Amino acid sequence: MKAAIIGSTGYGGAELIRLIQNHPFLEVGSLISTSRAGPVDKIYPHLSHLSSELQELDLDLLCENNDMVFLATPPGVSSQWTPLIAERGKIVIDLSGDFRLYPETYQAWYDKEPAPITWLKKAVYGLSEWFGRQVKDAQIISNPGCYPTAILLALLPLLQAKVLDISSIIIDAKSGVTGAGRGLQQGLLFTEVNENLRPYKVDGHQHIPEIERFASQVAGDSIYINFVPHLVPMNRGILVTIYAKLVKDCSNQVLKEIYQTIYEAAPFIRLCEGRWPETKHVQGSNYCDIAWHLNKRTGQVILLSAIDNLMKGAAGQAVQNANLRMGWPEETGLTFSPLFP
Ligand SMILES: NC(=O)C1=CN([C@@H]2O[C@H](COP(=O)(O)OP(=O)(O)OC[C@H]3O[C@@H](n4cnc5c(N)ncnc54)[C@H](OP(=O)(O)O)[C@@H]3O)[C@@H](O)[C@H]2O)C=CC1
Ligand SMILES: CC(=O)N[C@@H](CCC(=O)OP(=O)(O)O)C(=O)O
Repeated sequence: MKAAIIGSTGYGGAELIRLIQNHPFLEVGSLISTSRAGPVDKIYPHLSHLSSELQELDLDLLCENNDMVFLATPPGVSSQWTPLIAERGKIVIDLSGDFRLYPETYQAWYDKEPAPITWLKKAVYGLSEWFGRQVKDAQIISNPGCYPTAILLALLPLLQAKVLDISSIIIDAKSGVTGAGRGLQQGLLFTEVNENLRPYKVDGHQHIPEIERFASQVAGDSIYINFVPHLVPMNRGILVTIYAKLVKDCSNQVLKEIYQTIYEAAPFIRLCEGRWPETKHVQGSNYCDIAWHLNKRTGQVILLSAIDNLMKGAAGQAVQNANLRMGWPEETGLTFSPLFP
């Protein structure tokens, strides 16, 4: 099955090429670029063993030559292209934020024109472990954001079990620099990032409404969170620490049973016992490592979660969703171990 990538010259696109090229049922189809032409190894020498050429976006040709289309494009692009591709009967997997929110919320947080409502309604939120069943029938799969993936996978089990005081949720998150994409920005220069730890978007990050939307859906109640992301001097990885009060007197064993029951059949969730999640332990892989700690002195629970932002946080989860959509085993093409050290 041929898969095209729009935005193939970005970090998410490059990771998709790597995964699709190793997938037994997917084949690298059209690699679309709006700014470059020629062999893909001109911009990505590490892909010099591939013979693929970058192509301009020609919608008819794209849909003629491919069965599935991944969009790894900046906000505001997929909202325009996805309806045109989907109406030609192709499956679309969108890595951007364009199909994750209600239109008015998207407009408010992304300051862009939302996708047409009829198409927004058709999109399924692809947090694979939670909405995999809906993904099976979806024509548009809206891949979650990197922070929401790490946060929701740790938080949702306890929200569903109704053991948290939902007004008390505080989320501290750290991301590697690839999370910001490949575009040039002064604040992402080596000299500005190296030996530095920087909070950003403290007054409002665009992933807040996404986290709140799906946390509220699972909790069955309106949830508002405190969320502060930080940029750390590493290439890949997200580490999230969540603090919340418990409403029920839960033992460590009860928390363990909640996570074990929910993630029993989830091949990419690794529940950590006797260790805490680290970005190094998931690097280059589709795993999400999750741990919890009950602080009996304060009655609070501390949740920890680590992912690779380009894998489970983007391209890896997108391929996991492609697998779910096609009815292939969820872990097809994704079973390799993390890169270590
Ligand atoms: N990086 C990450 O960890 C994650 C990223 N995401 C989301 O995935 C998407 C891609 O991210 P990432 O790969 O990091 O971003 P990059 O900035 O690295 O790449 C984006 C690519 O989009 C292409 N592009 C730019 N403008 C347009 C346009 N108008 N039409 C079509 N293509 C365009 C560019 O390629 P060209 O100029 O060749 O067309 C560019 O290479 C973003 O929406 C991002 O927010 C989601 C989760 C995690
Ligand atoms: C480190 C870093 O800058 N990360 C980006 C991740 C953005 C992203 O993935 O954008 P979507 O809104 O399309 O999901 C950020 O925090 O904005």
